[in-house]
Parts: sequence; structure tokens; C-alpha cells
Amino acid sequence: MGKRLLVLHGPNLNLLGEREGKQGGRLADLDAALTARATELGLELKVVQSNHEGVLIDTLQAERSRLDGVVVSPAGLFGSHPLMEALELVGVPAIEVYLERLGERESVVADVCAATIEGQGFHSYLEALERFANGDLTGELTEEEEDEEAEDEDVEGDEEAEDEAAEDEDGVVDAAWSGEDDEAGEPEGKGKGKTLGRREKDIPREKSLAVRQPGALARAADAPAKALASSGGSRKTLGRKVEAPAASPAPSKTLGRKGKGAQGTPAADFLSRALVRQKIADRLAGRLTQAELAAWARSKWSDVQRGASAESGYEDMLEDSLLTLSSLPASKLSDSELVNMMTRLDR
Ligand SMILES: O=C1C[C@@](O)(C(=O)O)C[C@@H](O)[C@@H]1O
Repeated sequence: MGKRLLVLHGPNLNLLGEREGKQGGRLADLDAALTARATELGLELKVVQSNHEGVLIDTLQAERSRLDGVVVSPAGLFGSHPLMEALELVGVPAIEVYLERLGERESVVADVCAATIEGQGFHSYLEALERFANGDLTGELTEEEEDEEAEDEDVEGDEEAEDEAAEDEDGVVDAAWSGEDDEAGEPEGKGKGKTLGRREKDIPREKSLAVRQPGALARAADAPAKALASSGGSRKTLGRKVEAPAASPAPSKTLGRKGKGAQGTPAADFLSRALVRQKIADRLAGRLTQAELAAWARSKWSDVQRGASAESGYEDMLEDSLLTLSSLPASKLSDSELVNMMTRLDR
């Protein structure tokens, strides 16, 4: 059984892409891309969107006993203390994602998440899935350490499968994960008997993956460092902003239209895998139309023919990708084909 992840989409993400009036880049496209990637990675997903903080929290609590991880996209609830507390209480490793950059907005939810991935459109979520799959939640492990994590999880996964076989007898787990209308708010006591508010040492290793959930005390100590890492320099104390970031861009109020922040943004004039991935992510998030992406790819391809340099060792891969993307309006690549291309460009 693969790892089970809960993807929580926060308020207004049900309207993703609609405000722009463009085709594509909607929540259904995002969910399709997530499902496709999860299948490739051997992950099991449950995806819930709600405009209500309480429903997100109820879902977390109801699902907690069967989760290996949470991908939380708080959207406007980035400052939610109740959501942060729920994540901490359920003690399941979580990664926080945003389509756009947070900019000056201070996430409280970040305090209990292993990582925040922002500003990469759909790719923010896809990156989170990949991190859960390889066990490197912070994206900081070396390849060797990643392999060790994966090996450990294989062994522990076998043991867990035996436990689950017994639990599945009542049908609760399977029904909840295959049913479309699984209601939030399942009564307590149906799960595996894990307790809320578990301390770090009680979290089974396979649940903790590469990173432990910080407890309340650890959070106070860790928060400034993590806040610095994820917000580009601003400091915070448990979600309260102390000092505005010096050179942070203005907060973005739009859905899926910007997201081109400095952190991790590839240089636009140098052809790299990161740049092509970014353009595909822009397309998937509705920031670029098919025609715009194709025009961009054609012009980059022409630049390369005229001798412009490209990321060393990946010239052929980049040229092939540009050629494929150039004919986008004619060939109409599906979202999952675009996601696959991003994945190839990530290797
Ligand atoms: O809907 C959105 C997009 C967003 O959720 C993001 O992921 O970047 C951030 C929210 O503030 C905004 O309302």
C-alpha cells in the first residue's frame, strides 16, 4: 500500500482559473494533474476543497488515523491558528503549498509544516507529492540519504501492511478512501486509536519520514529560522509579524496569475530545465495560454538555433521539449502530459 496523503485546498481555490477567464488551470485540472502524478509515484490521495476552516479541520481530524502526510494549501487561511493547531494535534507530517508567492504574508500554518513550497503554480503541489514519495520533506537530503529513507520505508511499509490487513476487515479504511462522498466529521474511535496531541517521540517512524512535526515548544524555537528560510528574510513569532521584510514583493491578491517571485525563479534569458518547468507550471496554472506557451517555446527554440546557450548537458532534452511545446495549439498536450514533461525536466 502506498503512502496515503490528504490534499487540503483552502477557501476560494474552487474558483481557481475562473477569475482569469482563460481555459485550463482550474481546480479540476490541478486535481487531475495531482492524481496522475500520485499514481505514478504510488501514492494514494484524498483531495478535499472547502471554503470553511472548520470543514478543513474536521476532515483532518476524521482522516488522521489513516494518513501518512498532508499537503495543505491554506490559501487565505495562511494566518489560521485553528488550522495550525489541528495540524499540530494530528501529528501527521505536512507540507504547505501556495501557487503564488506569499510575499509579505506571514503564514502561521508554516510553523507546523516541514516545508513551504510557494510560487510555482501547480508545480508547488507536485513538488510536495514528490517529497512525500521520496521521504525528503524539506528537499534538503542528499541522494544517498533519500535512498536510505526509501529503504527504511519499504521495510516499515511491509510491517504496516500486515497491521492494515487486520484493520481493513471493518471496511472503514477502504470505504473512506475509495468513496467520493466521504463526509468530514467521522466520529472518533473509528480510526487506529492514535491519540491527538501525541508527542514527537510517539510518532511512528514511517509517519515522521525525514522530518518530525515540531511540538509547541519546538515550534517556538524553530519558527524564526524556518520563517527566515521560507519568507526570504522576514522574522516572525508564532505568526505575528515583528518586522516587515526589506525587499519583499507586494502581496499578490490574484489567483494563479503571478507567482514569479525571486525565490527559485529561473533566469528568463538563460534556457534551463527550471525555466521550461516554470513556463509549463505557468500554463498549468492558467497564467499562460497554450498559444502563449507555444510562442515562447518557438522563440526560445529559434534563439538556440542561433547559438544561444542552454543548460549544459541538457541541450538535447531542452530542444526536444521546446519543439514539442511549440506545436502545442496543434497537438493540444493534456495537463498530465505537461506534468510528465515537467517531471522529465526535473531529472
Ligand atoms: O486563491 C488564492 C491563491 C493562493 O491560495 C495561492 O495558493 O497562492 C493564495 C490565496 O491568498 C489566494 O486567495
